[in-house]
Amino acid sequence: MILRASNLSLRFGQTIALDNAEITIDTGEIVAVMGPSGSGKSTLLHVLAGILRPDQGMVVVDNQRIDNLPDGRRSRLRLHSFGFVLQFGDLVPELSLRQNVELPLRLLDVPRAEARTRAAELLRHLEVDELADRRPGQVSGGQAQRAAVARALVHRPAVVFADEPTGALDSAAGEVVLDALTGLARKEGSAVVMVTHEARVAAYADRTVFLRDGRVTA
Ligand SMILES: Nc1ncnc2c1ncn2[C@@H]1O[C@H](COP(=O)(O)OP(=O)(O)OP(=O)(O)O)[C@@H](O)[C@H]1O
Repeated sequence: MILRASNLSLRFGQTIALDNAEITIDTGEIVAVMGPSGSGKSTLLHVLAGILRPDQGMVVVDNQRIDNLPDGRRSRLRLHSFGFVLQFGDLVPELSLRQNVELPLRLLDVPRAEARTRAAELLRHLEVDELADRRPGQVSGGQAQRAAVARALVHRPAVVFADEPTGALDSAAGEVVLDALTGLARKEGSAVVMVTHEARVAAYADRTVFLRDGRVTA
């Protein structure tokens, strides 16, 4: 088991976003999180990823409790152990696709030549190597999202968190991105926690959990 969260509760003012939510993720497992709008999906993802602190409950990643770590150590753990794919626009617009994919490795102090080789390998695997010197604004949404997948997995994170990773794409481009995300995660042994409201996206997962009013119902 790579991640275990129990008794998670979080309020925003009067709104109960999470209400005793629980989830466990096995090493390398791909899990879809579904539920109605406002059910707490994004909030759960942010708490599991150590971006938001829960009011109650705990999050354990790789046998280490992360919800009560000081901010600096949580940031470091996020950089080292997690990757992120958001709906769109989370690549750095001023950097080329190649530089975006190298970025996590450079932040982790991987030597430049090694970072370059590893980034090139993933860009080639995801068939965007010919676009590697373009900036995100100079490629299609689907191509940018494939580079985002490469960036999320380049440092072989324990868990990749994806929030509506195909929400901004048409269905054909979305399928290419989902094949890329789930295929590469399986190859690298990373777990994936993927928020979606589309059953078609959840079909790529090993398992689906449903949220309702901030509780995991199945
Ligand atoms: N920063 C915030 N401040 C106040 N309320 C918030 C905040 N973030 C989320 N909420 C509220 O918490 C609840 C859960 O929101 P969340 O974004 O997790 O739902 P969701 O299931 O991801 O929704 P959607 O499918 O529409 O993206 C909602 O009622 C939302 O309005």
